[in-house]
Amino acid sequence: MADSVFTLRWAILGAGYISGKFVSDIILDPKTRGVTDVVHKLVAVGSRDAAKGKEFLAKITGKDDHPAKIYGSYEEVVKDPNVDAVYIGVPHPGHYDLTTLCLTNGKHVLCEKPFTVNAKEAEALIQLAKEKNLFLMEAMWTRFLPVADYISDLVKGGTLGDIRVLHADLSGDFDIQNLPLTHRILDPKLGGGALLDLGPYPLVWAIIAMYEHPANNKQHPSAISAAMLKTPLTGVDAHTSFTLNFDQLNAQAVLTCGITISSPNPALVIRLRKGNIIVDAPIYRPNVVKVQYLAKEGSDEVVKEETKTFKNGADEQHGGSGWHWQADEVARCIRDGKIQSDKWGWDKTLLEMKIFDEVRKQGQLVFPEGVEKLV
Ligand SMILES: NC(=O)C1=CN([C@@H]2O[C@H](COP(=O)(O)OP(=O)(O)OC[C@H]3O[C@@H](n4cnc5c(N)ncnc54)[C@H](OP(=O)(O)O)[C@@H]3O)[C@@H](O)[C@H]2O)C=CC1
Ligand SMILES: O=C1OC[C@@H](O)[C@H](O)[C@H]1O
Repeated sequence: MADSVFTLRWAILGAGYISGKFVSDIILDPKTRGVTDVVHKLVAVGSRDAAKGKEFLAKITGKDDHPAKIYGSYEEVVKDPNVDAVYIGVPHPGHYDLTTLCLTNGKHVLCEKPFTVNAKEAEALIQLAKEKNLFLMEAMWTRFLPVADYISDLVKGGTLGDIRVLHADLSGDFDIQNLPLTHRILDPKLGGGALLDLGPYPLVWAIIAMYEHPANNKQHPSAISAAMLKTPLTGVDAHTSFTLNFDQLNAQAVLTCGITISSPNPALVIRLRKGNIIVDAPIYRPNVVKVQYLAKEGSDEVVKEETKTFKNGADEQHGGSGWHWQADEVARCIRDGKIQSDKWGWDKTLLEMKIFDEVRKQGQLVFPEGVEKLV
C-alpha cells in the first residue's frame, strides 16, 4: 500500500437530493472518520441546467466561490480531463445511459442504486468496465457502514449459531396521494415504485447475512417468491414482499418494502440458532443493534441482551452522514488498480438485479417502453 495520501477527483451528474448528500459527505475531511489514506476532491458538477448546478454547489458546500467546474450538460463533464471518477445521482432509467457515457469516455463510475433497471443492463455495463479496464460499482452505501461490518461479523462469527431466518423491511410514507404523479417514486417512466427504490435495502441485509456467508459458497437463492400490491395512481408497486431460500444454509430471507407507511421497529431481525440480532429502522443506516443470546439452541428464552448504538451507522465520534464510506472504497480500489470492489462486487449487484427481474415478473410490473434500455 502507498504511504502517501491518494486523492480522487470526483464529478457528480445530477444536482438533486442524493447528489447533495454524497457531496456533503465527500467534502468533509476524511480524518473526521479516522481515514488517513485517501481524500476526495470535488472538481465538477454536471446538471442539465448550469444555473441549477451553480446553486446546488453553493448550497451544499456553503461557498459561492467553490472551485469545482459547473457544466450545463452531462456530456461536457465526461470530457473534463481533471475528472477521475463520476458519481451518478439521477433517477434509475438514467443509470445505464450515463454509466455507458462515463465508461466510454474513460471515467471510473460509482452509480446510485438500483444499479440499473434490469440485469441485462447491469451485465452490459460490467462487460464495458472490463473492456475499458475502469472501476465500476453500485453505490450500495449501506454495505460500507461500520454497522454493516459489525452485524456481518456477528452473523458469520459463529457465537450465535447457524442462521435460519432474516426479516427486513424498508418502508416509508411518501404521502403518495399528494405527490405529483411525475415524482420519481410514482412515475413508471422513471422506474417508480417501492421495489427498485427501497428493495435494495432489505436485500442488502440478505446478501450480507446469507449470500456472503462462507457456508453459502456464493450460491444464488434456489427459490424466489414475490407479490406486489400496485397503487391505482400510476400502477407501480406500493408494497412488495419477496422471500429468498438459501439452500446451503437451510435459511430463508423474508423481505418487504413499501411507499405508503413507515417501517415499525424492529425493521431487521436476524434469527440464528443461538441468538437474535434485532435492528431498529431505518435499515439503510441502522443506529441501534440489539443482540439476544438464547438459553439453548432454538429456544425463545433470552438469557442475555446487549445493545450497541451507532451514529449514522458509525461509531459516535465519526463525522458525516454515512455516504462517504463507499467513496473511500472507490478511492482505495482505484488507487490499487482494481476495477471492482471486493466488498460490493459485481456478483452482488448482478444477483440483486436478477432477483428484482424475477420479483417484477411475478408481480407483473412492466415499465413503459424505453425505461429498460436493454431487454
Ligand atoms: N443512496 C441513497 O441513500 C439514495 C439513493 N437514491 C437514488 O438516487 C437516484 C436519484 O434520486 P434523488 O436524488 O432522490 O432524485 P432527485 O429527483 O432529487 O434528483 C435527481 C436528479 O437527476 C437529474 N435528472 C436527470 N434526468 C432526470 C429526469 N429524467 N427526471 C428527473 N431528474 C433527472 C436531475 O438533476 P439535474 O437537473 O441537475 O441534471 C435531478 O435533480 C435514484 O436512482 C435513487 O434510487 C435516492 C435517494 C437516496
Ligand atoms: O435510497 C433511498 O433511501 C432512502 C429513501 O427514502 C429513498 O427514497 C431511497 O432512494
